[in-house]
Order: sequence, then C-alpha cells, then structure tokens
Amino acid sequence: MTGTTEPFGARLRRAMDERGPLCVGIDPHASLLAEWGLDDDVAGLERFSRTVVEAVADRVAVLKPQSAFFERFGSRGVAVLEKSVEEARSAGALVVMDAKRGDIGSTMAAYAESFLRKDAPLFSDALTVSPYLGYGSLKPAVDMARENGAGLFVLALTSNPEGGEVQHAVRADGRTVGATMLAHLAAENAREEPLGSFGAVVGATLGDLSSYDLGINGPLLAPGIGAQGATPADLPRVFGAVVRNVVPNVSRGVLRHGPDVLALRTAADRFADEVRTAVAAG
Ligand SMILES: O=C(O)c1cc(=O)[nH]c(=O)n1[C@@H]1O[C@H](COP(=O)(O)O)[C@@H](O)[C@H]1O
Repeated sequence: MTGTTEPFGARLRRAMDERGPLCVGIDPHASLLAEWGLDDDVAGLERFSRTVVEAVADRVAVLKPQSAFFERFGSRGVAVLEKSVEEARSAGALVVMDAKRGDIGSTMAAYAESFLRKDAPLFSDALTVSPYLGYGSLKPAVDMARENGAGLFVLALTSNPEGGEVQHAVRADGRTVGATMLAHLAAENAREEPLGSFGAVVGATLGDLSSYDLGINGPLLAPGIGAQGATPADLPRVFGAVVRNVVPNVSRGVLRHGPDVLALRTAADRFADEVRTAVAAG
C-alpha cells in the first residue's frame, strides 16, 4: 500500500454495503448499438457508453467495461474507454476493467502498468486476469495492485460451459485447477479486513459449487445473470455461506433496456433489489 491508499477490498466492501453489490457491465455489442439506433462506429460507442454511465454510475457499486468492445475501434475506441472509466469513477462507481489479461511474468508487468498503476490513463479499481499461464505469472499484477490500492479478479470457475475442461481438471495432488486458483487467492487475502482485494470470477450459472471452498476472504465476481440464464435468486444456492461477498454482474440483461436512461436505471434498480432480497434470504 502506498501512503494512505485504501485497498480495493475495503473500498469495494463499503460500496457494496452502501449501494448494494450489483455490477453492471458496459458491453457495447454491435447488436446492442443497432438496437439502440446507433451506428457501429466510434460516435455510437461513445453515446452508448456515456448513456450507461449516466444511467447507473451514481447508484451501482461497480461498473465493468468490456475492453474488447472498445479495442474493436482502435485508439479512438480506447480513448472512449478512458473517458468512460474516468466518468464512472467520478460518479462514485468502482470500475473493474474486464480485459482478461494474462501473460508470462515479465510482460504481465506491462499489462499491470497499463491498468493498475495509479497514474496510467486506463487506471481502474480492478482488472480481470487469466491465471492459465500459471498463477505465479500474475505476481507483477498482484504487486502492482497492492501498491496502488487496486484489485484483481482471477478467472477461477468461469460461466461458460467450455471452462470445465481446464478448470475442473484434476491435478496430481487431487485438487482441481479451479480449486487451486481459489486457494492461491485465499492465501493472497489472508488477514485482510474487511475484505481482501484479490477476487475470483465464479459464474452464477454453475449450480452447486459445494465441493469448492469459496471462502477466499475476497470478492467473487459472478457473471451469468440475465442473458446467460442465471437469476439473482440462484445466488444463495450457488454461493452458500459467502453470498455476502458476491458481486453479481449483469450486462445485456440491463443494456437491452436502452437507450432510454430511465429504462436502464429501472432495469438496474430491479436487478439490484432482487439481488438484495436474495442475499438477505441466503
Ligand atoms: O470476467 C468476466 O467478467 C466474465 C467471466 C465469465 O466467466 N463469464 C462472463 O460472462 N464474463 C463477462 O461478463 C459479461 C457477461 O455479460 P452478459 O452475459 O451480457 O450479462 C461479459 O462481459 C463477459 O465477458
């Protein structure tokens, strides 16, 4: 931790307690731009992204821009991404940059500088990362996050059906690969209060996860609600005792209500209420 920089986990816990834990994704699919009556170009991208930020950044805990949809437009798309991150953060939302980076250690350090160094143009409160070059390859990102009060979300048990062939694979020590990633995160977050800064991505679509120890003392980003078929009511069944640490993500389930700001806001509020009710019951 540098100076008085408050760790991501503490900032996230407070935001979740104050605003509820919902994360809304900024996923400007070409099909959504068309549904919103926008052109599939940089101006359309900018209008889409600004509208989502205007609609929900003052009320949800987290916004998660999907970097690929911005990178599609090259440097001008990335400029829109920079602006969206800045606007979302100034409206009080935390930003999780969904860029799913993962590389050998020496180049991972450059990715970490791009997203997790406080003075970087794309600095975000947290970054999604892939540990499938080995968890240890993420060390430069872990270190950079710690120094800058940022966090990581490590892909552990993803929402897509193809993930199982890697994540459920059993290692020589009898543990699955996914369980091993969770154990690394638990070690990273040990003794952190009120919540560690190193989260796992665990799909809300996965059903019974009782064979996994999700008690990593860190946040669990749970995509899959809405378009992928999971609902807020599934959360207690999937996450059990750690449901209070879940940050459920909805992207298309909210975004399909645009371009009307009020309709987007109402959709996000409805998911937020359903999540609150499910977590309270869990
Ligand atoms: O890391 C992620 O955010 C992620 C991990 C995962 O396992 N599954 C998953 O869907 N996501 C992302 O979460 C978002 C889900 O979008 P919707 O299906 O439209 O709600 C997309 O941006 C995905 O890239």
